[in-house]
Amino acid sequence: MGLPAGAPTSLFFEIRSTPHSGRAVFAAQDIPTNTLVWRCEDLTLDVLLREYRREVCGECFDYDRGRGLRVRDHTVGFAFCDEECQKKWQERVGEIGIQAWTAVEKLVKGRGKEDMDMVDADLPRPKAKEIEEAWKGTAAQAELIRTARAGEQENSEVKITKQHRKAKQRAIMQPISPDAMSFYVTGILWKHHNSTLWPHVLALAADKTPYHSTDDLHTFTRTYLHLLSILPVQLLQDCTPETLRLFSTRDSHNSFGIRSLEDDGSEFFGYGCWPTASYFNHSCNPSIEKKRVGRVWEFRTGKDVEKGDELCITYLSGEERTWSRGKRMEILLKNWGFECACERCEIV
Ligand SMILES: C[S@@+](CC[C@H](N)C(=O)[O-])C[C@H]1O[C@@H](n2cnc3c(N)ncnc32)[C@H](O)[C@@H]1O
Repeated sequence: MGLPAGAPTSLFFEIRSTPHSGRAVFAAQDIPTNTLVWRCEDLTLDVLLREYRREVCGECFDYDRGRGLRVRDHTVGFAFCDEECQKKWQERVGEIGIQAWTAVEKLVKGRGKEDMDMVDADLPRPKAKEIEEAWKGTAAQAELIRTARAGEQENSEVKITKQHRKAKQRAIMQPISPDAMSFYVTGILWKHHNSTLWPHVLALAADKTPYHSTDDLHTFTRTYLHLLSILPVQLLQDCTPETLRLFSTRDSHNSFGIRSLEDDGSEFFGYGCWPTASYFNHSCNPSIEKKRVGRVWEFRTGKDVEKGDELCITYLSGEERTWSRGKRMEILLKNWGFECACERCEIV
């Protein structure tokens, strides 16, 4: 197998295909316990849930048991541990990013509380045809909004009419979802600043039906039209159904939760996708322990590993790890879409 774009490389392991669980990481040598085998800094898409924005640093995700952070930037809607984190964030997102987050914050603040964010209910997931139609349904309005945005630019020769302005206004008036907006904005900005690394995201395993429900799907299509109406025009070339749909198909089964570090991860702040971390399969008896240090994940052996062994992490939370095989299978299928083929589950 040729190595997928952006797959991790190390003397400790290699990436190979498996018969039942896609690509996986295998030890290329004997590795003693507690060895750091991988460190990944390649955060691409992430969501820091809006309800945690005052308590969790927008740069390093530091959290101090719910205490409000010292540095708050009301214009962009993020808080930081200190000026250094704020500066790092500003440098990373760039001037265009500051403009984008300012536009999002202005829209969200102007709307008061509209709790449109994702609900984890057991509803049927939209199938490919429904997804296709929902996105197709945005095309005519999107076209009008793009023209409206082009016409608004200084010295533009594009003629805009009432119809264009109305299409934009109608989009803005639709219910908003701040967390879906954040998800897309981090992805669009990441792609804008790292276009050569885009194949790394494309190479990830795709979930063709990533939306949790019909409402969830429509939240994302509405959010597309919101962003088309408010983002700086330089970002609109990456604000397309094609790109936004790819964010969801790649994020779905490849994201890690961003949780508090000190209390066994009981606070869930959001989630993010680190492509090089996405090659580790799950095992209910994992050999690798992962730990978040700021924006970085570290992967260490949790036991001695022999050359040729698969290096797996667990996708289960603390309590779930103690569940019976049947219950573990059920939750992995629901949240990750696979029937667990790990050695602990195979031996019944
Ligand atoms: C984060 S990706 C891991 C890398 C993936 N195997 C690949 O080829 O890119 C998660 C996906 O890998 C597969 N997978 C991971 N652990 C598995 C397991 N224990 N049994 C079966 N499939 C598994 C599932 O398809 C899951 O949705």
